[in-house]
Amino acid sequence: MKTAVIFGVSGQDGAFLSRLLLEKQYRVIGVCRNTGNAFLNNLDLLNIRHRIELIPSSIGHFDHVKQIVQEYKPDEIYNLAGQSSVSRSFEEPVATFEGISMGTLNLLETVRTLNLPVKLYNAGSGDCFGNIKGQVATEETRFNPASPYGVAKACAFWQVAAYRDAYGIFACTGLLFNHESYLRPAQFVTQKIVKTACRIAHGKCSELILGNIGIERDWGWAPEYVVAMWKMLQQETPDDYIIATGTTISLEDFIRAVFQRLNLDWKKYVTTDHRFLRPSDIATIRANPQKAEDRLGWKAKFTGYDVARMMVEAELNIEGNQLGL
Ligand SMILES: C[C@H]1O[C@H](OP(=O)(O)OP(=O)(O)OC[C@H]2O[C@@H](n3cnc4c(=O)[nH]c(N)nc43)[C@H](O)[C@@H]2O)[C@@H](O)[C@@H](O)C1=O
Repeated sequence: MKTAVIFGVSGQDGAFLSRLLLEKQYRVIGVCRNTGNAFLNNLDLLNIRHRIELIPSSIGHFDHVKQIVQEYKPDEIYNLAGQSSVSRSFEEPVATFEGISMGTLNLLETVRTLNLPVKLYNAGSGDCFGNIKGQVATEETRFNPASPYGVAKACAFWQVAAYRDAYGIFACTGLLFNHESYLRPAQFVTQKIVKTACRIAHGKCSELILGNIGIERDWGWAPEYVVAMWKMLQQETPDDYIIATGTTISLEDFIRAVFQRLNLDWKKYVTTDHRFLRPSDIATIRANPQKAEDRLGWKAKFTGYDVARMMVEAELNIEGNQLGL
C-alpha cells in the first residue's frame, strides 16, 4: 500500500485528491491547519473524512513538516497548502508569500535533508503567467505575474525547479489554470455566480454584484485536475506541466450559461461595483495543455460551459437535500 501526505487536505483540491488516492488504495495522511468540524466540510461532503488520518499542523513550521515526513515516510507528498485567493493576496501579501513560498521551501528542505525516495507534487498556478498579452501559454512561456499570489507561486515554481536540478529530487509543479466544482468557496467568482443565481431563481435575493466581468479564463472541472497531479508523480522523470482545458471563455459567457440553466435573463440581475475590482487583474489568458496530453495522457473532458452547468446542478441538488426534497 502506498502512503501519501497531502498538505492542505481540507481545500477543494485536497478533498478530490484524497478521494482519488483512497480509490487507488493509498493510505492518506492529511495535514491542515485546523481539524475542527467547520474546516472539514469538503471531506464530509465527499464522505471520506473518516478514511483520512488527519494531522493539525502547518506547512509553515519546518520542524513539524520534517517530523511528519520522517514519521510516515510517504511515497508521495502533495503540496496544496497556502491561501489560494488572488483577491486576498492583495490584502495579505506577506502571509500569502510565506504560506506559498516558504511553505514550499520547507518541504523541499525536508526532502533534501532526509534524503528519502519520495516524490513531491507542488501546486503551481496559471496565474504565474499573468498578463502575457494574447500569447497562448506553454511551459516555455515567460512568467509575468500580476498579483502577490502569482509572484509567490512563481517563486515556489523556481524553488522546485532549482531543487530538482541541484539535488535530483523528484519534484514537479502543475501549472493549473482555474478549476472549479461544487466544493469551491463563494469567494471565487464561479461559485459566487452559481450560488447567487440559484438564490435569485428561488426568490431569495434580487441582484448579483460583481467586479470586472470583461475578463476571460480557462475554467476546468476540479475532479479531473487532481488526476493530472497524481499522473505527474507516476512518471519516470519529474517535470512541470500546464493543466488546463485549452478553451478560454469570458466571464460574461459563464454568467449567461449559469442564468440560462435557470431560465433567467442575466442582464436583469447582474450589476458591477468597483469594490470587487483588483489593483491589477489578468484580462485574458489562454493555455496550451498539449504536453500533459502527450506525456501524461491527460486531457480535460469539460470546458467552462460544462462547469457552469454542472455547478448549477450540484447547487440545486445540495439545496434540495438541505430542504429534504
Ligand atoms: C489559476 C488561479 O485561479 C483562481 O484565481 P482567479 O482567476 O483570480 O479566480 P477568481 O474566481 O477569484 O477570479 C476570476 C476573475 O473573475 C473576476 N471577478 C469579477 N467579479 C468578481 C467577484 O465578484 N469575485 C471574484 N472573486 N472575482 C471576480 C476577477 O477579477 C478575476 O479576473 C484561483 O483558483 C487561484 O488560486 C489560481 O491559481
